[in-house]
Amino acid sequence: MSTHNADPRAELKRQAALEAADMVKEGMVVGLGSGSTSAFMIEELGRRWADGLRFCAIPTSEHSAEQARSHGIRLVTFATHPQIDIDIDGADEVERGTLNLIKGLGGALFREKIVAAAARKFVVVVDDSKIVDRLGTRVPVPVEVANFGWTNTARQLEALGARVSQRLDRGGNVFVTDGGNMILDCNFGPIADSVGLQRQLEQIVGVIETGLFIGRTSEVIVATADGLQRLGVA
Ligand SMILES: O=C[C@H](O)[C@H](O)[C@H](O)COP(=O)(O)O
Repeated sequence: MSTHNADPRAELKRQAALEAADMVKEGMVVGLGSGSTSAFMIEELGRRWADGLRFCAIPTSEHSAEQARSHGIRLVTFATHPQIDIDIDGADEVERGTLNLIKGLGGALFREKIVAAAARKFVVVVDDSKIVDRLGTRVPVPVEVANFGWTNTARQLEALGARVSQRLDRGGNVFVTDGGNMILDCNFGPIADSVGLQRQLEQIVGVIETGLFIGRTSEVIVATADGLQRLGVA
């Protein structure tokens, strides 16, 4: 059965994901990202598992864990596998040149950052619509915050210049992360100094983690209508 997608954007995501899945080798510890692009990668790894490739994986969300389990992929934890050989994940924005990222529009940013931080190689898979000159151009910075006192946390985020909205789920209820927290989407507009902003955000009591991924990317696989490109840090 052909898995070619009618949706051209989804097809590009699938191509980037397949290219990255090729980097998973026998015996590796693999970080499984979250989101629609990562889902293509997990599906492909499931296919390779069925063909006999053996590796183990740490998922970045309950959703990815469930998908991996459905293929029989062996899931492990940091307790037994503290270091990940390769983590493959999507992104919402990739900054040209620095390869810094915004992640978390799907709500998985906290676990995603823990997994990326434990990885020897962090490979990002995107279609070319995600590449920007400045982070914050197309999407807000998702910030995971503690439920307790969140309105005060939101005020401090506003004081840094953000337009803040509390994330809701499709049913209009407050979105709850896998960790039981909420997400405040912070629109700063194009961010001139993402390193400085991350530092300021980390200092706010109540902020658990942000969707700014600074200096973590090893490589980006970008799918374009003209084929695949691989970007390394400039
Ligand atoms: O929380 C979600 C993750 O950071 C995703 O990796 C990110 O939102 C990209 O998702 P997608 O591949 O669906 O565009």
